[in-house]
Parts: sequence; C-alpha cells; structure tokens
Amino acid sequence: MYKVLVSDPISDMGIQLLYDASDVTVDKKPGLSEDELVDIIGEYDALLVRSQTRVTERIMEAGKKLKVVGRAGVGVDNIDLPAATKRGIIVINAPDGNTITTCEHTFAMMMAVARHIPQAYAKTVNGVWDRKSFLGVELRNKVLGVLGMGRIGSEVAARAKAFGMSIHAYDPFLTEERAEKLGVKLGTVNEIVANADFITVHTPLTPETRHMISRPQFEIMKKGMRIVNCARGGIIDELALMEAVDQGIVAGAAFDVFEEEPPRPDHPFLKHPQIIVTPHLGASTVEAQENVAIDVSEQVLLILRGQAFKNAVNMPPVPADVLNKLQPYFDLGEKLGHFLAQLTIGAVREIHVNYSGELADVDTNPLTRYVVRGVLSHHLGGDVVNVVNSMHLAKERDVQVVVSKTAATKGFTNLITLTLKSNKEERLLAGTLLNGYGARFVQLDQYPVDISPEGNLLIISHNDKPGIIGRVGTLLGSNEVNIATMQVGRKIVGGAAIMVLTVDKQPAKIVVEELAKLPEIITVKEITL
Ligand SMILES: NC(=O)C1=CN([C@@H]2O[C@H](COP(=O)(O)OP(=O)(O)OC[C@H]3O[C@@H](n4cnc5c(N)ncnc54)[C@H](O)[C@@H]3O)[C@@H](O)[C@H]2O)C=CC1
Ligand SMILES: O=C(O)C(=O)COP(=O)(O)O
Repeated sequence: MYKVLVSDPISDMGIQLLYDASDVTVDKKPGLSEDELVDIIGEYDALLVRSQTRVTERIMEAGKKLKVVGRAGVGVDNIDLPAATKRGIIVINAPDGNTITTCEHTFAMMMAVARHIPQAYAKTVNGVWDRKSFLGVELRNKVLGVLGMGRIGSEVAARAKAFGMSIHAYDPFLTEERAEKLGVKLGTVNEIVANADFITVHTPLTPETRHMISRPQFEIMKKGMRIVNCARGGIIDELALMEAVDQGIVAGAAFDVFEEEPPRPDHPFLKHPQIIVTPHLGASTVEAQENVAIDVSEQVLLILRGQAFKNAVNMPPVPADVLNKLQPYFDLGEKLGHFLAQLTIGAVREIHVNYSGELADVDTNPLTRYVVRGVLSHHLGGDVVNVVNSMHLAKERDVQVVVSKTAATKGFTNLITLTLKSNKEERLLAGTLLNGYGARFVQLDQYPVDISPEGNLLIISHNDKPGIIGRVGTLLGSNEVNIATMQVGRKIVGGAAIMVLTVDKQPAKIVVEELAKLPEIITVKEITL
C-alpha cells in the first residue's frame, strides 16, 4: 500500500483518483512546519504540495521511502531540486492546468490598476461617494510589454490584442518568426520597458530574472506607466518600485506575488494608495485547482506503480514524438544493463552504449538513463536508482557513460549494444526489438544468441566438447530444475562456447557449485531478470 501525504490545500475533486486507488492511502495534513514534516515524512511514498510547503533537503533526507514530490501547479522554487535528484526523488509539476487562470488574474489586476477598482470599492463600502479621485486609463491603443512569453505570457498577449493593445515582448526563446506569428513586436528588455504603458512579467524567478526590473529600468520608463507581477516575487525589485512610484514614474502597480510570502505587515506595498495586492491568488480558481490536482495525481500514481510517466522537473524534458519512439525500448535497455551487470566480474568503470539502425536518428539520452539504471541497480538496489538519478549516481561513482551511434546494424532494424568495462574484464551484450516477437538478446560477448530477456537464466561458459550439454541437463533434472530453453553459442568447433539456459526456478547454490565442477565447464552464473 502506497502512502501519499498532501501538505497543502489541494482540490479534493482533483485527487479523487488517489482516493479511489485500491493501492493508495491519502493523508491530508496542511500547514505542517518543517520539523513536523521531518517527523512524519518517513512513512510516505509521495508528497503532494502547492507553493506553501517548502520541501527542503532535511525533509527529503527524512523521507526514506519518498519516491515522488508532486507540485500541483507550475513553480517549483519551493522544492530543493538538486537534493531530490541526488536521492532519486522524482519531482513533477502540473505546468498547464494554471495557465488560463493565471492569465485571467493578470488581466483582472491590469484592469483593476487601470481603473483603481480596489481603492474605489474600499471608499464606496465605507460610505464615501468619491467620483473625482479615480480617473482611470483605457487599455486600448496602449503598449503592453510582456517579459516572458511562455504559456502564461503568450495567453496574456493573445487577450491583450482583443483589448486593442499593441504588444512588445521579450523571451530568450522568442524568435522573429514566432513573434510575427503571435502578432507581437520583439524587443530587448530595455527597449520594451522604455516604450510600454503597461508591463507584465511572466518568467520564472532565476538568478537572471531576479530584479530584471530594477532602478536602471524604472529610470528609462515612460512617466505614468503601470506594472503587474503575477509571476514570482523578486522579478521586479520591490524597493526600486517604491521609489519609482514615489517619483511619479509608476502610476500604479499590481502585485500577486512578493519577495517574501506572506509579506510582513509593515511591507510598504500594503498601505500604498497606488499599489494593489492579492495574496498569491493567480492559480486560485475551481477549474485550475481541479486541473492541476488531476494532473499530478495521475503522474504520482504512474510513478508509484513503476509505470512510464510524463516529464519530471528534475529530468531533461523529452518531446512527445521522441518519447513515443523510445518508450518501447525502455524495458529492453534496462534489462540489458541488469543482465550484463550481473554477469560482469569486478567494479564497472565504463558503460558503453551503442545505438544503431533506427535508433541512430533519435535523441537516445532518455533511453541511456534506463540502461544505466539497469547496470547500477544490480549493486545499488532498484529502490535507490531510478531514471532521475541514474546518470548522477554514475558520475558520483566515477563510472563513465559513453554513447555512440552507428547507422548500420547486423541485419536488425534496431540494435542496442552494451559493453561494460570493469577493473577485471570487458563484457558485451546486444539486444533488439523484433517486430511481433518483442525483446531479444542477440549477442553475448562474441557469441550470437537468441535469448528472451526474462525469468531465471544460467550462463555457462565451457569448452565445446561432446557430452557437456547432456551432463548439465542431467544434473539440473536430478535436482528438480526444469529447463525451459537452451542455447549454445560457439565461434569454432571444439573452442570456447557459451550455454544459456532458461530455467523454471533458480537452482540451489549447491547445484550451481556442482555444475561449475563438471569437466570442461569454466564458469556458471545465475541471472534473474
Ligand atoms: N501567481 C500565481 O499563482 C502563478 C504564478 N505562476 C508563475 O508564472 C510564471 C510563468 O509561468 P508559465 O508561463 O507557466 O511558465 P513558462 O515556463 O511557460 O514560461 C516562462 C517563460 O519565461 C521565459 N524566460 C526565462 N528567462 C527569461 C528572461 N530572463 N527574460 C524573459 N523571459 C524569460 C522562458 O523562456 C519561458 O518562455 C512562473 O514563474 C510561474 O511560477 C504560474 C502559475 C500561477
Ligand atoms: O503554480 C504556480 O507557480 C503558482 O504560483 C501557484 O501557486 P499555488 O499553487 O496557488 O500555491
């Protein structure tokens, strides 16, 4: 039974999937302190959060069973990603579910600041009928500067056009071509801030975006402009903004997010007549909360059950078309690694993976993570190594991972050839996906083989002499070990050879020792896949 802890307020409708799963129990405990979380996290397999819970290294260290942290929302700045990656904890988010909601909140803020709605409301409900103090401005014919043209920024730009605004935008990934397609004018940050009547930011908070709007930018702005931050506190320098408001450069500002959340009661924004604020409500709609909760719940279930999942935040993203091509190979890749690691004597120093045939043209990095996972999990344990931390763990242990590609295959449409170099020996195993027949290992060291990669296997290296096969069969049979399949590979008659047996159950240790003592047998190795 998997245990899931929900430590922030997350939509019940959205996590219904988890409540309904027969292999999952859910505990809802919002508002716990770090210490309280450290005390209880050890019993949980998954943690679901929004932006309040700070998922620190201490919490992850205490989360010995923790496999996944699910963020029901976009920003993961409250989660220590390097600490998660190091421990193989998968971090996932729900990047799409909040987009429209946050875009609409940005508009609500932009219009509220243009028309002084919160200030006018406050006076009206206090019995003051003041129609003189709140002269607003139209959005029509104004320049809107959008910094960050990702999911939310692009939706804001699309809606701003309907208001008759002209949009000037900057994003490091925005090309002239795409800008033209979106109907926005591409500019540098300084060009945009100098021309805009309204500015809205939609970037993540990174060292580069921190204070991207600060004193030098306010100094070149049009007098009387208005500015909105519904992204992350700190993208706009709060102190520099206060100065700019007081100097009359900024006529109004609308902030949903703050450098410190919640802001201290004496934060200057909270009392300023030209600044309007909301308490990080960008994502707070019924629809968005359901969407993001459904999205993370689905991913968490897949991860807990060991099934293929969409992108993790702490793993490079895999485009859907690449994922579709690679997914069928993940199991084969991992089994190649797991098989050869069991066979190889000594400490593995180098993992060499060659992809050929149709795999030569695909970005195989995600598949390499599975191969490396297969290799490392033999010594480190399947619970410790996963596709998020496999490359990290290899690097940490000075195991070199080398990938090569060749177009030609030895008659197969696809081939993965894994070579493990240890301090004692070098072993090779190649596998393919055969159309209609599934995965097969087709070469072991220098021998052609045809092995279905599953179950219990015995790998016997021996000298090719008459009578050996019979003796092996007799010894196993007399010990109640049934042979399902048998393969013998050799390069030359009478030379070194290999025997690969699939057996219905793993033979007892003593039987394996007896096998190794038979004449002409060199080594016997048991492998389980
Ligand atoms: N107020 C709230 O409740 C919510 C806030 N957010 C925040 O909104 C922000 C945007 O979210 P999405 O659009 O979903 O993210 P996104 O990842 O789709 O877009 C972010 C964009 O910022 C761009 N960017 C990065 N560095 C930049 C720079 N130096 N200058 C200009 N652009 C830069 C990226 O290239 C990317 O296109 C995030 O910070 C997210 O955490 C998201 C949802 C709700
Ligand atoms: O999704 C995001 O990045 C947000 O900022 C929303 O945060 P929340 O889930 O409302 O705490």
